[in-house]
Amino acid sequence: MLNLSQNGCSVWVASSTEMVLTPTAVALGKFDGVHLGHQRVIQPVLQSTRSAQTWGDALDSSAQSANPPAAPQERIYSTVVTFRPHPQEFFTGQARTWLTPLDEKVQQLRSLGVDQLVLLPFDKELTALSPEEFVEKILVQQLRCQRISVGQDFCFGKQRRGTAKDLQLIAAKYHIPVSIVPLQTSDGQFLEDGNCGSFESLEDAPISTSLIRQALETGDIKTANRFLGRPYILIGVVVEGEQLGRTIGFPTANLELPKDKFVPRQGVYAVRVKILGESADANIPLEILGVMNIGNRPTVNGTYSSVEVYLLDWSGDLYGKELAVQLVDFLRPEQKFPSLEALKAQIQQDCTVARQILSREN
Ligand SMILES: Cc1cc2nc3c(=O)[nH]c(=O)nc-3n(C[C@H](O)[C@H](O)[C@H](O)COP(=O)(O)O)c2cc1C
Ligand SMILES: Nc1ncnc2c1ncn2[C@@H]1O[C@H](COP(=O)(O)OP(=O)(O)O)[C@@H](O)[C@H]1O
Repeated sequence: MLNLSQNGCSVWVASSTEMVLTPTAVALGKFDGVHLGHQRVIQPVLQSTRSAQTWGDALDSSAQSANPPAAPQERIYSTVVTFRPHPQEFFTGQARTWLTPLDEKVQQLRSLGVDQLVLLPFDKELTALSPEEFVEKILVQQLRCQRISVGQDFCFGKQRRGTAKDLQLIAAKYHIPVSIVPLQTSDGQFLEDGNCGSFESLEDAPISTSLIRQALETGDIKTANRFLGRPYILIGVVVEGEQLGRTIGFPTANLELPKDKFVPRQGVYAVRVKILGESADANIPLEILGVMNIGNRPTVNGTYSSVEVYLLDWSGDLYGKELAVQLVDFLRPEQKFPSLEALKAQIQQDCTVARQILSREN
């Protein structure tokens, strides 16, 4: 899978090291969510057009020249290096969901200006590499790495033995400078000592993928969005449902999400919706306000969980279209109503509350 445009405005996705564009400036990590903390780790590698020689002041002149620097005019590709499958999936054998499945991650990286995403196959061979071998074989020989950036809690190599500091020491032997980016809280404080332990409040905790997942599991959308630095999004194609919605005056676009997408708490949400691929059409607003339900629809004895959106003040055909739904706030849990009339009255009420919230958030 790849999608690099010649003008550099897309992202090259390399699923093996043979496909990698080199030389590289590498941000290393799992980067699920591409949250504010991840963005800080990626930042130092974004000056991809600068040659390694302009980073000379960061290099240790006594180091061995085993990794020749890029030629002065050679382009250096800003590269995010991550692992597939997710290391946890590899060790547990359990399929895992992602805040940002691959396509969404590529979109997020593109919006940051990253040139390339490398998916290192996380397998027996990779997990057997010592920290020193990982640096030499993968970063130096295969990626021709000129610069590295990692978060303070980064661990690598066999049994996760290598720390960020170890990486710095090993990489110095090859003249590769390593930025170690301190963990960051959502209000922009840095945790210099790498303390990942217990915190009195979410404000004091470092931003992490697992905290964002926890927030989404409890319907705390505000916290999730603050940590992400943008709204959490569900992107899916509109498929047919039971065709009941239209009979109660609330037709709902049923979304088919990527199988590995992390789905937040069941219930009703205030959302903003984009119909993808249609922004050039002057008749279609860029952003439509809406209400979304995630759940089994107990009132109509639903047997599977669905994600469905009602667009406020809108009508038209959405089947087959791709929607991006931004979560703004959680309104209430899903309930079993005694009748369709009662459900209809409640959805009406949900629309009123959503309008109030969404107009405040403007
Ligand atoms: C804003 C909103 C809130 C909803 N809340 C509930 C609910 O609390 N309980 C429930 O059983 N179904 C709820 N639903 C789902 C409806 O049951 C569903 O939209 C209806 O059955 C139509 O389904 P269809 O799209 O398959 O035709 C809600 C739908 C929307 C749009
Ligand atoms: N305001 C709206 N919000 C969502 N979908 C709408 C709206 N107006 C029309 N539609 C269309 O109606 C369809 C949903 O109607 P519905 O009766 O709920 O059928 P289904 O069960 O197939 O989703 C949507 O997929 C879309 O094509």
